[in-house]
Amino acid sequence: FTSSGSVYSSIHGFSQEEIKEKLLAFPGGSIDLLKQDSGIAVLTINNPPRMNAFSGAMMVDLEEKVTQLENWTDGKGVIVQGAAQTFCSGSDLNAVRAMLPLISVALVEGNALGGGAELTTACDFR
Ligand SMILES: CC[C@H](C(=O)O)C(=O)SCCNC(=O)CCNC(=O)[C@H](O)C(C)(C)COP(=O)(O)OP(=O)(O)OC[C@H]1O[C@@H](n2cnc3c(N)ncnc32)[C@H](O)[C@@H]1OP(=O)(O)O
Repeated sequence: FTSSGSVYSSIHGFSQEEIKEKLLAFPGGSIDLLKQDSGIAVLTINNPPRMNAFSGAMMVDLEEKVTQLENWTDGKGVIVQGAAQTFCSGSDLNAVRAMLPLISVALVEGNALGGGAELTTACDFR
């Protein structure tokens, strides 16, 4: 359930545009990008009514903002923050219920370090 829609595109054969269309069916919130003269940008996850959960539209927005950052030649760093004193409550559960093709669970016993830790976060539940 990523912004690039890789799960859907690789398994279900959807194009990027089809993924985008599906994600945009779940509106709400925004990803706000402020690029400062200092070269430091602030990316704000903004959906306070849902504790800054990621709607489908916000996933599309995030991909666009990340692309903007990648092309920002004066950029040195980015701070990621949540609006309204909370960071992020994950994916919007309404969108997850409607779109998740397969639920993945990381059953972690013992250490999960570096790429291992990243793998756990790529799963839906840990
Ligand atoms: C499939 C995995 C996926 C991924 O990895 O991509 C996920 O992320 S799944 C989502 C995982 N996140 C959660 O399960 C968090 C669920 N939310 C909570 O546990 C609580 O809401 C919490 C702890 C964030 C805040 O609790 P608090 O008591 O302070 O507030 P409320 O519970 O009353 O929440 C206010 C309001 O926000 C809505 N809300 C919160 N989180 C989500 C969410 N992830 N998706 C959709 N909506 C969310 C909550 O329903 C309340 O709405 P209201 O209309 O006022 O009832």
